[in-house]
Amino acid sequence: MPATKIVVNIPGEAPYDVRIGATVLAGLGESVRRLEKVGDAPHLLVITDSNVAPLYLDEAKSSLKAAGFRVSDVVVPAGEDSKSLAVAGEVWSAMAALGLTRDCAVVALGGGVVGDLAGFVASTYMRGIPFVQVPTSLLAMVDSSVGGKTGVNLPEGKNLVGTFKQPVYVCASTAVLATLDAREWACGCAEIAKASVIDSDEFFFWMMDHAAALDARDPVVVAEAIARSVVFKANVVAEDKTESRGVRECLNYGHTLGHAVESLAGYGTFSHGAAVAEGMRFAARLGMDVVGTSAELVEAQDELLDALGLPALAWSAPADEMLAAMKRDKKTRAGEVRFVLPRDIGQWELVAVPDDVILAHLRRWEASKSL
Ligand SMILES: NC(=O)c1ccc[n+]([C@@H]2O[C@H](COP(=O)([O-])OP(=O)(O)OC[C@H]3O[C@@H](n4cnc5c(N)ncnc54)[C@H](O)[C@@H]3O)[C@@H](O)[C@H]2O)c1
Ligand SMILES: O=C(O)C(=O)C[C@@H](O)[C@H](O)[C@H](O)COP(=O)(O)O
Ligand SMILES: [Zn+2]
Repeated sequence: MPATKIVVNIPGEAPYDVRIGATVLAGLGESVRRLEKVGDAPHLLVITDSNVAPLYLDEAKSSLKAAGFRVSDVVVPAGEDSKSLAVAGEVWSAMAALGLTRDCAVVALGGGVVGDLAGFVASTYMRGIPFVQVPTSLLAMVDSSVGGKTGVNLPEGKNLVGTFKQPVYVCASTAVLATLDAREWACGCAEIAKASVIDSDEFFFWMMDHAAALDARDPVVVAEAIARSVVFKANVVAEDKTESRGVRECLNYGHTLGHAVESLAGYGTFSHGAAVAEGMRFAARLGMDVVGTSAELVEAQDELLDALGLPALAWSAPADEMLAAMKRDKKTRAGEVRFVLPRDIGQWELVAVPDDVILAHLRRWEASKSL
């Protein structure tokens, strides 16, 4: 299968390519060498994690070195806990100790945790140096490597500290997905399902038709799912780069409850995608009361999530604690939690929902877990 190239063209930013294919990692060095801003960098820093390093760090570094770059690496512990200010501090110090200057660049080799962390340190070190995304998880390929949200978590909530910084290139090697386990596969599928509900009937029904093939990792279907998700996300971000025009919030469907689940259960207890899928189930049910979401949508979405290995979670926290965690969501304004709610497939609204309505749904949600 030939590689696919998608150009992400965001007003006010340099356009960048997303290359998707089985052999693109071998060409990483040459691709980076051809980049206007980074091609002459005297030193590259690859940031990766302890699971990905033994699998793909050598291949990535060899390709970069063969293209003439001096390359160093930093390996952080695998897992959501590495998306922290403490780990960012260690990486900043390593960058300074290596003598990285403003003409150097960062390469993020890993899942969304590495991508968000590496993007954050790249955007803040010396007030910003360029970075390349080499996503290795399905989630990172379909969502986090594109669009420029970077950041770390605080104990109080997910992604509460971060920046917007677009990568200069995204190299998505579908070959590396072979080593991803079932939990992480399903995690990536959740963000594709999210995109499909928000985007259109066409994407959603394509997902319904291809859920089994995606779950079975059919290479043609996987490549198409990644490309569809990237095109969808790139178009949204092009309209609203900094989430300030009431458009980009749609990418947060399922995340209001999802982020509260992740922080209250303890980071890493559930994958990000599993928490988002739970949040989509919750938001669609809330939508029935608030924006007239149909029972058919709720059922079809449940069916899709089930088929993708994303069952409802057997976990809950007290409704008042969930509401308090949700209030720290970035969509909150004047103390009101705003939810992305699907009126229909492809039609969504960002709605400030009164606390008593949220609490009533959270109590129902909590009770459903003890049945
Ligand atoms: N910036 C954004 O727009 C955005 C979008 C979606 C999610 N996110 C963030 O991304 C994070 C979740 O990303 P994730 O699901 O990739 O988690 P992750 O980065 O923790 O990766 C999941 C696990 O898979 C391992 N792994 C990654 N690639 C592998 C491979 N090819 N083979 C074997 N193991 C591999 C990792 O080491 C880790 O253990 C969350 O922090 C979430 O908030 C950010
Ligand atoms: O890119 C975006 O915009 C998204 O919201 C994508 C989400 O899937 C992602 O999880 C993002 O990190 C959430 O951002 P946040 O601003 O709610 O922290
Ligand atoms: Zn997400």
